[in-house]
Amino acid sequence: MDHFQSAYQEEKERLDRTLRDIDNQLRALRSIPVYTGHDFTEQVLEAGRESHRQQLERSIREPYFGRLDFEEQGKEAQPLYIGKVGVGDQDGGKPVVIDWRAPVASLFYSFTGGDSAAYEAPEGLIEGLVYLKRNIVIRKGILERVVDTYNKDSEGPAVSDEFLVYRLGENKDNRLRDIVSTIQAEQDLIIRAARNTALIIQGVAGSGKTTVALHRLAFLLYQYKEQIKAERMVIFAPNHMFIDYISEVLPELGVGDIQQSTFGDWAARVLGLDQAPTDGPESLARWFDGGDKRGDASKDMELPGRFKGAIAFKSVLDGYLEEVESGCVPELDFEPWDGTKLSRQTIVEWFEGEYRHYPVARRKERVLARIHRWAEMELKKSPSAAALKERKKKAQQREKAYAKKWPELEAVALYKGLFHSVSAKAKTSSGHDLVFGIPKEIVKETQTYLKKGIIQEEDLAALLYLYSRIHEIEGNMTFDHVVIDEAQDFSPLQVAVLDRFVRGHSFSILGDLSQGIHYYKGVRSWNEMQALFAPEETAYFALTRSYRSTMEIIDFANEILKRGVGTELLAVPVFRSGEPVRLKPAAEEVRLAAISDVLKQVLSGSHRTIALLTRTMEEAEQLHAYLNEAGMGANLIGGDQRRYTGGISVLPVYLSKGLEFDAVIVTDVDREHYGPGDARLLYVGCTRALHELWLLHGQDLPVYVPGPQEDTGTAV
Ligand SMILES: Nc1ncnc2c1ncn2[C@@H]1O[C@H](COP(=O)(O)OP(=O)(O)OP(=O)(O)O)[C@@H](O)[C@H]1O
Repeated sequence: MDHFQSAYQEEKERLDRTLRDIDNQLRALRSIPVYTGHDFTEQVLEAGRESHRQQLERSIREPYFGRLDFEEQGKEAQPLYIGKVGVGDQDGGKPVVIDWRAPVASLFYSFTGGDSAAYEAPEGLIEGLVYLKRNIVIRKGILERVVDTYNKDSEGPAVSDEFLVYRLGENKDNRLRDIVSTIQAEQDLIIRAARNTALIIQGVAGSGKTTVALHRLAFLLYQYKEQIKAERMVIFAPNHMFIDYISEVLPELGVGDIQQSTFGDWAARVLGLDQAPTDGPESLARWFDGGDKRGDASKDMELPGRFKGAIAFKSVLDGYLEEVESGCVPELDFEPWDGTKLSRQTIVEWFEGEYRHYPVARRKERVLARIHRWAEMELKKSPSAAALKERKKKAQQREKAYAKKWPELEAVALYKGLFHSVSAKAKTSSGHDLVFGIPKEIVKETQTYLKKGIIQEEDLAALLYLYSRIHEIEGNMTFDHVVIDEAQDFSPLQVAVLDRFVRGHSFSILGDLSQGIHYYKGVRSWNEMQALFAPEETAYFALTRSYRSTMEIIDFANEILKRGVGTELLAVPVFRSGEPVRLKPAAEEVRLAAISDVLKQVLSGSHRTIALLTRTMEEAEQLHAYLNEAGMGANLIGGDQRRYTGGISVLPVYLSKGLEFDAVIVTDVDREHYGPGDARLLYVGCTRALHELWLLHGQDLPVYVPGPQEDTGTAV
């Protein structure tokens, strides 16, 4: 028997034993009658049994995916089997399968060859030797594949990528998948990082940022089960379709209960707005469908989104709040009926004295309640029943009128107040660019919107900041951990505001500056985010390997970045080779027909998900109509899409962010469609492809697109 056969045989026997063991445990559990009574202790025990049953039922389909033979110093070597959930033996003693999140399992991921290995356990650093690292594929209880990634006794001592490459070569459906069997060492470090840290992760396209973030949630929940609740963790994603795309992997990882939201939806909930003013289809089209409407990226702080997201804007808001607070108590005594007065000075003493520690809205509430109590005491001194009645009526009216003289302490009202007062100042301050620290143009534009009752997405961070300063943030509004995906599109103020809602700065902030296509609002450097935290509260990681696309696709996309943006943040491919990138010339008049020809060719292969990426929404609609008429059923994806169903999708390139497809066809790659500022956009489009990438182009390729003759693995 050769090595592979004997390894297979060995694993087959071991699998049979494990399945028998799990089956016995399941039978034993099922034989206990389900408790449906009212005894609390019994109910808790029953819930425990139910969750154990569910875990075993999952385990019996795929009990483990890896094996690591480890010899702890001073002990005997033993094989450890690692699975998505841990399984103890029947007597609850030795583990049969170790949970992938357990400390010892970290060796399976962090070991990259060498003479010794170590992992961090609660009792300290454990050192030893690794003899074998083996990937095992089991589907529905059947052993399908055994691949040794490291074997101390064999010739080549380095850990091989063979199994990873096999996994990456698979086709994708419409869902993000878990990667527990092939987590890489650089990813594992992030997944297992300590809880109370704001992690900032710069990861190139396809480096697994989204995937890693979800695994990190699963790890945190396992490691800190006593302190963290799934319902108190949240993922902020750019849109609803993206949430749909990631949602299936969550229960698979055992974190089905976590919250998933867009920033806009969450903000609207906190602020009590009827609707979330997100980057809706119209505003996206405004930024992406035409060149000249997008503002000048070089005048950074004159872009409203950049200005309103900057930490400097927080100082403006603070200044305004101070003004409001100091003018809060109306400039008059309170007189509930003629002849009885509560002096303004006493009211100010209450407001600034005893209640000083409360947020201002609460202070107002408390002071008004106290004034009411004071009036009631005074009423008791009334000389007759008739006078009492008369005074009571008066007091009610005057209390109401007096309360109205206080400023309205709600976020939206205050924000309007700020722009109203600034805009009044703007009219009189000729020649100055800044009014109260705000650029004049921004004052004008915002005031116009606010007058119409429109709150824009870029206003939300400021509104939430005001909210968090004037109200108490109650326990049920706080988060145990916050994930921000596509964080390059977030502003520093958004993160600073979120920090007020998060316990212990527990953040995973992930993004890619090279994909910063919302430059009118996002960050330009991660320093902007890091500066929000004390050095000991934050950590920075960079992921440079890209797992999604073939080498040919990554080399091609890198070239676009190099020429168009001049960035250093280039992806390093995993050694997985595929088809060359194809550039196909197609004149404007025949482009639709050419696209459908290419699509037919791609469809003849084995791919399951295919995307056609147009430059604008309008072009996506045209192409979609054309394809449907030609009998090729495709899904059109628009900005307000809630579901992603896979198959053939037609969408504008800016909506493809975060998604991936087996094959991608980018249409209209010419200078007219992709101007000098669009290299990042095209980069995003190209890096959505796993296996196959096509570009259809007109006469003039954008300057940053390597031509067909150049050596980046492209073909005509
Ligand atoms: N360790 C891994 N093993 C197997 N597949 C992996 C691994 N890491 C990432 N992948 C795969 O690479 C692809 C990209 O992952 P993901 O979407 O999480 O990356 P990303 O960094 O968020 O990408 P982008 O920024 O381009 O949207 C996914 O198909 C994911 O399953």
